[in-house]
Amino acid sequence: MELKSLIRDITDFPQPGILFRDITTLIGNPQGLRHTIDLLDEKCRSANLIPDYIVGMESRGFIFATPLAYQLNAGFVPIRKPGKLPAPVYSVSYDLEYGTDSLEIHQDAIAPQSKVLIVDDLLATGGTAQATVELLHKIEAQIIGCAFAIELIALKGREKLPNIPIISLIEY
Ligand SMILES: O=P(O)(O)OC[C@H]1O[C@H](OP(=O)(O)OP(=O)(O)O)[C@H](O)[C@@H]1O
Ligand SMILES: Nc1ncnc2[nH]cnc12
Repeated sequence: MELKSLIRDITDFPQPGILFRDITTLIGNPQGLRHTIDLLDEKCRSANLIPDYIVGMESRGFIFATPLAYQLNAGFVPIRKPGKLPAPVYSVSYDLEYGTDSLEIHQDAIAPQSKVLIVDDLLATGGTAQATVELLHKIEAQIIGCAFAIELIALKGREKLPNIPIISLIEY
């Protein structure tokens, strides 16, 4: 199955000059959703990326992170936008392709030194993933890798994630 054919391109969203890769058409397709999760599962297993926890970034990251955690028998830990998590948090600000934002994690989300895999729908500039790495350092997690459904190669997000194994399924 050609996953790329299920992703819709929207020009000038959310602002002029951005070519938005819309996953709603991928995840709305039953075979597309299943095949994406199955492929992430297979690639993680063959790279020996078997985590204790998967962290997923709000909101599109949740869509892929939770079923992958289920498949890999890992816990799911949400990384959320500010003011959403109820217990004490660590917080980090970051830049992304179209603006700035902050992300938060519960301070007690994992036991220190647990193996963690970062999962998001898309790697662009890497700002979101880099902020997540910073949050995971604060809670003393052992980061074993990152997995993305989509990677925008020209934006060089990988350069912000040195020495971290990275899996992606669809490249632009
Ligand atoms: O590599 P980067 O340049 O950081 O960009 C990638 C991030 O941008 C999008 O999230 P967005 O902040 O738009 O939020 P959403 O998931 O709530 O739509 C996407 O889901 C990634 O998390
Ligand atoms: N071009 C893009 N398309 C979809 N999501 C994004 N997140 C950051 N850049 C994006």
